[in-house]
Amino acid sequence: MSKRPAAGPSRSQPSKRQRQEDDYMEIQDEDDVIPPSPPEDNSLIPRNATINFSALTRKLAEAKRAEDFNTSDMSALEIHRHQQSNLVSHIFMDQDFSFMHLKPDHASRPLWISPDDGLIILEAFSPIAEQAQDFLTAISEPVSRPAFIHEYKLTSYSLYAAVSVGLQTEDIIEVLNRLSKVPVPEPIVAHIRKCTETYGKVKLVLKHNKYFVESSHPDLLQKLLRDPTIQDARVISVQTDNSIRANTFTTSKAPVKGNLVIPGTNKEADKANDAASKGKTTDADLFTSVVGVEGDEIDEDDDNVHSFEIADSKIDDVKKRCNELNSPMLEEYDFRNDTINANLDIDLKPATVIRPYQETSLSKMFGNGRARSGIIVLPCGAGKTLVGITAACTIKKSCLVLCTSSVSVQQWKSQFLQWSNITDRQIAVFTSDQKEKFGGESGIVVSTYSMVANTHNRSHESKKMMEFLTSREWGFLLLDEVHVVPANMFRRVVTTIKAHSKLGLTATLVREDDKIADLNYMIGPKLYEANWMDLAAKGHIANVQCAEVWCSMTPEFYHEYLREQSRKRALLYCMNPNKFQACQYLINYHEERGDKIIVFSDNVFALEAYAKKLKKPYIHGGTGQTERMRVLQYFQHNPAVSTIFLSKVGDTSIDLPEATCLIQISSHFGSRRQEAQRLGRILRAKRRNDEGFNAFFYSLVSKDTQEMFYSTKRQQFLIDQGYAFKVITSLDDLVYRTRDEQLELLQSVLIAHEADAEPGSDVRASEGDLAGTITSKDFGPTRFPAAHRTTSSLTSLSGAQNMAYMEQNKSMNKSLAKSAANNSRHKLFAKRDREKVAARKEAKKAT
Ligand SMILES: Nc1ncnc2c1ncn2[C@@H]1O[C@H](COP(=O)(O)OP(=O)(O)OP(=O)(O)O)[C@@H](O)[C@H]1O
Repeated sequence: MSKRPAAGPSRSQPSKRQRQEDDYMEIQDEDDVIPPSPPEDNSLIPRNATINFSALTRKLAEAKRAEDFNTSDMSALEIHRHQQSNLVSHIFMDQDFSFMHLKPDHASRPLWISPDDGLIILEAFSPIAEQAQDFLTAISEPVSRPAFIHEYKLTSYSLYAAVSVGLQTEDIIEVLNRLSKVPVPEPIVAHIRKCTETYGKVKLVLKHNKYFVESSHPDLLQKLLRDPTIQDARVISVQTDNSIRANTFTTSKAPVKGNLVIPGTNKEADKANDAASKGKTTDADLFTSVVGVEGDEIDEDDDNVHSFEIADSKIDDVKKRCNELNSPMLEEYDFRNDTINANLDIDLKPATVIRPYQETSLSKMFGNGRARSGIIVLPCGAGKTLVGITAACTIKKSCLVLCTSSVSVQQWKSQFLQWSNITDRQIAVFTSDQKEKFGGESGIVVSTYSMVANTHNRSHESKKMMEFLTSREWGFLLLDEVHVVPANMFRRVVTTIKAHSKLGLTATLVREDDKIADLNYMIGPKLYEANWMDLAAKGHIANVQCAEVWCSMTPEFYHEYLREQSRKRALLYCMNPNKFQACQYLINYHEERGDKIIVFSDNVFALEAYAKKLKKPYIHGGTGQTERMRVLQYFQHNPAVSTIFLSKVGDTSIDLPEATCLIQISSHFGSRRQEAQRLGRILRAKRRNDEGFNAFFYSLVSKDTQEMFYSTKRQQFLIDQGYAFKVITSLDDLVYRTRDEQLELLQSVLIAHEADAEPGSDVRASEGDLAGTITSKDFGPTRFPAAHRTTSSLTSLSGAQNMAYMEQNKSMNKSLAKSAANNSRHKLFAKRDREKVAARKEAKKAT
C-alpha cells in the first residue's frame, strides 16, 4: 500500500532512537502517489472491464445469417440473448438489455440487475428505497449513491459479508427477485449460489478457551475433515467411559443473542422489543416489511450447530487450508463463556446513548450473542470512536486499541475516559514517549500500529512492553483507520497479538479487491456500512454544500507554470493571485454570515503566505504545541477569530465542532481520502441541527492546471457518497489586484522555491505535512522557508516597496500570543502595565 518511501528527515530531526521507535506511521494509499500525467481515461466512475458484447452481437448476427447457428458453442446467457434479441438490438449493441422482460408491476419495484457484472441500479426515490438500501448494503458493495439513482455491485466479498451476518442464499435471491423489475438473471443467481455455497458456513469459535470449528452443516465439517491438515489439527476428546469419540461432532444449540444488551442502546425499547426489535429495519424484517414474505415462509436453518475441537497451535494451518478449500472461516468469540480471561469492569456512563446507526452497526457484530470479527464503515465525524468503545463495553475483556498516530492514541484514551466508567488505572498508553501497563488482571492498552509492528531496534522498555502485549490473550483488538494500514504491518500485528475478536473501523473503505481480500482475511468481512446522505438527512452529520471555485491563472503565473517542472508548478498554482482573491472574498463573505472558517493548505509556504497576507492565525507542523492550543482556543471561544489556516496536521486529528466552513487552497494531489477527511471536520458542526443550516466546503482550483485533474479525482469518493460539487467561475476581485502586486508575489514564489531546491535543503521535506496525521516530528521547527526568510528575500529584491508588504504580512499568531499574554497577566500587573503605558504616552506628549 505504501508506495512512497517514508518521508525524509523530519523537521525536528529526531534522535536515531526516536526514529527507530517512532510511533508514527506514514500512511498512504494509491491516491497519494503522483501520477506521471493524468490518465487518458478521465471518466468519473472507473468501472471494471465488462464482457465485450459487441463482439458477441456480431457473432450472433453472422451465425443467424449463415443459418448454421450451433448452440453448443455458446453459453446459456449467449443463447438467451440470441433468442431474445430483436430488431433494434444492434442499435444499442452491448447496452441492449431488452431481452430481459420487465415484470408487469415493474414500476413499483425499485431495482434492476445487470446480467453481465452484477451491477444493481436502485431508484432511490422509490417509497421502499430505504429498506431496499439496507438490504443492498448488506449483500453488495455501494458504488455510488447520489440523490436519485444508486449503484451497487454484487461481488464475492460482499456476498461473503452477507452470509457472515446471517443471510441465507435462498433469502438473498428471493428478496432480490421481489425488489427487481426484471427476473434476477440466471448468471447472477448462479453467481450468488456459487459464492454463498460454502462462504460463511464455517466458524472458528473460542469457547471455554478451546478452539472449535463450527458449522450448522455437518456434511461440510465432514468434507473439511477429509483434508489431512485439518484432520491432523483435530483434538479427539476422550469420553468419561474412556471410549474415544471419533467422527462424531459436538452438537449444541445455535448461538442466539439472548439477553445480551449492547450498552448505550435505548434500554426501555430494548425490553419492549426483545422479541425482534420490530420497529427497526433489520435484515429479517426486510422479508416482511419490504417484500411481503412472512418470516415463517423462510426456511429456518437447522438451529443446531456441530463442531469439532482443534489444537491452538494449528489454528493458522487450519485457517489457511479452509481458505484454500473455499470455505473461509469466520471468527467468533463466545465472550460470555470465556471463563479463563479475566473480565474487565467497563460500561458506558449512564448518560451515554448511542445513535441508531451506531446501534445497527453493533447489532451486526453481536447479532448472535457472540463477537463477530469484521469491519464497520461509518462516515467521518459519525462517531466511530464511540462504536469501538461500546463494543469494548459489550465484550468486557482486555482490549488493545491500535491507531495511526500518537495524537490519535491520546484521543482514544480521553474518549474512553469520557464515555465509559473506565478508570485511569485501567487504561494505559504505549507510544514512543509513554510505556504504561494497566494495573490489575485486565485493562485497555492504546497504541499505534507502528509501535506494535516494529520488529527491530526496540528500546529496553519497549521490549518489555511488547512482552506484556504478546504474553497475554486479548478479548478484543480494536483497529482504527483499518484501510490505510499496509498489509505487511497488519499481518505482523495480527500474528503477534493473540486476540479473540477484531473490529476494524474506517470511513473510506478502499474497494480494490486485493486490499479487501487482505482485510477480509486478516480481520473479517465488512459488517456494516452507513449511508452519508442518510445520516446527514437525519441530522447526525451536517448537510454540506460543496463547491469548486475556478480561479484563472494570471498571465505571468501561467507563463512560469508552463516553463516549470511539476513540483514548482504546484507552488505556482497554489499561489495564483486570483486564488488569493477568491480566498479573501470567501472568508469575508462567510465571516459576515457568522461562520467559523478553516482554510486548509498542504503547502506550508502557501499557508503562511496566505495567512499573513489575510491576517489570520495558522497552524502547521512547525507550530509548537502551546501556540496550537492558543490558536485553537481563540478560534473556539473568541468571536474576533473566525478564521484559521491549517496544514494537513488538521486533516484528521482536530475536533472543532464550531467550524462551519472549509476552504481548501492546496491539497495532496488526487487523494480521495484526504478530501473526505477534511470534509469530516465540518460534518460534526455543532449547529448542524439548526433549521436550514448548511456547512460549506470550497475547493479553490487554478484553472487550466494539473490541479483541475487532481481536484476531479479527489472529489470522486464524496460524489459517490452523494455530494454534488457546484462550480463557481467568478468572484469579486480583491487582494493582488494590480499587476505590480502580482509580479511581486510571483517573485516571492520563484525565490522561495529556488532557495528550497538548494543543496542541503530537503525538497521532500517541504511536503512533510503532506502525508499523514500529526506526528511527533511535526512539533519541531519548520523545514519550509519560514516567513522571515521569504520576506527578507523580497526585501532584498524589491527594496523599500516591500516595507509595506512586510507590514501587511505580520503574523496574526504573534498578535494572538501578545493578547494571550496580556489576558493572562495578573490584574495587579495589568494595572501597572496600563500605568506605565500612560506614563510613556505623557512623556511622549511632553517632548
Ligand atoms: N452517540 C453519540 N452521542 C453524542 N455525541 C456523539 C455520539 N457519537 C459520536 N458523537 C460525537 O461526534 C463527534 C465525532 O465523533 P468521532 O470523532 O468518533 O468521529 P469519527 O467517526 O471517528 O470521525 P473521523 O473519521 O473524522 O475521525 C465527536 O464529537 C463525538 O463526541
